Amino acid sequence: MTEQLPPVLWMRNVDRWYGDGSSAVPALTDISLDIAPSQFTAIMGPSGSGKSTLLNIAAGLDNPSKGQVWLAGQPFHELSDDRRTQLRRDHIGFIFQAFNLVPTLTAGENILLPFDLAGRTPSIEDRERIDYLTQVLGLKDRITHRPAELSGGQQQRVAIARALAVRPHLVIADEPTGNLDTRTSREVLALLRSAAQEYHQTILMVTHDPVAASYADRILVVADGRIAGDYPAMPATEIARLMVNLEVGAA
Ligand SMILES: Nc1ncnc2c1ncn2[C@@H]1O[C@H](COP(=O)(O)OP(=O)(O)OP(=O)(O)O)[C@@H](O)[C@H]1O
Repeated sequence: MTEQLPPVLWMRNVDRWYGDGSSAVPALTDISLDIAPSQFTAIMGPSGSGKSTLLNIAAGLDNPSKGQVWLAGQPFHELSDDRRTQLRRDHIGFIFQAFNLVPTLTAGENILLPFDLAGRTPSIEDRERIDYLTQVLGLKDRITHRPAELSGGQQQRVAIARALAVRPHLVIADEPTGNLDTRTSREVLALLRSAAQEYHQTILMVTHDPVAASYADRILVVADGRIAGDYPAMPATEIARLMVNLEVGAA
């Protein structure tokens, strides 16, 4: 019998609406979700369907209007801001479009920042992992540069190295390959997949790209703020067909 590990992320009957009364806009409606350890999940859906809202709530960056969100067995929805920040710091690595790199730090210092924040000195194994990541991500000769001296794609790669170096339980990625060329995109997606398979990290990734989603072992489709589909791994061509059908159905 396979052991059932408790979910890393657990959401129950989550609603999120903006505004009040008759002018309230529902962004998410009745979302219930279990994300298992080591699972690589892609979240897809049309523009405005609620993907970013879902990611922000999963990361404890936003509050549900109703319902429960548990991360690593802790009730995110009930915690103080300080406890949430600590929970995020201990468990989540972020790869967001806005990169959130510290402008005064070099690329190398930005990658080491999560260790500093956790008050942890990188071990030999951590150093080897950072070396490997900077090598694969083509950052070796950019390590002493500050973000302003890097291209958008290079900044994104620094953010990816930073999120993976400390090996957080959960990696939350919003269009992680959005600024990257095809070859680098494939490298990043392979890195995410190996983070799940070899390092047992859990990956939650929003993407519009069927090729990116084909690296995942679960595909969640969000439409009109609801989970409209929950699928196992699929080839990119099938995912593309699914998305076209969804958009045609909604038109
Ligand atoms: N701060 C806000 N105030 C009011 N409405 C908002 C706000 N943020 C999001 N919304 C609305 O919530 C819905 C979901 O938005 P969300 O950004 O989650 O969609 P998305 O699927 O990530 O879109 P995209 O793929 O275009 O990034 C949209 O109708 C959006 O207009």
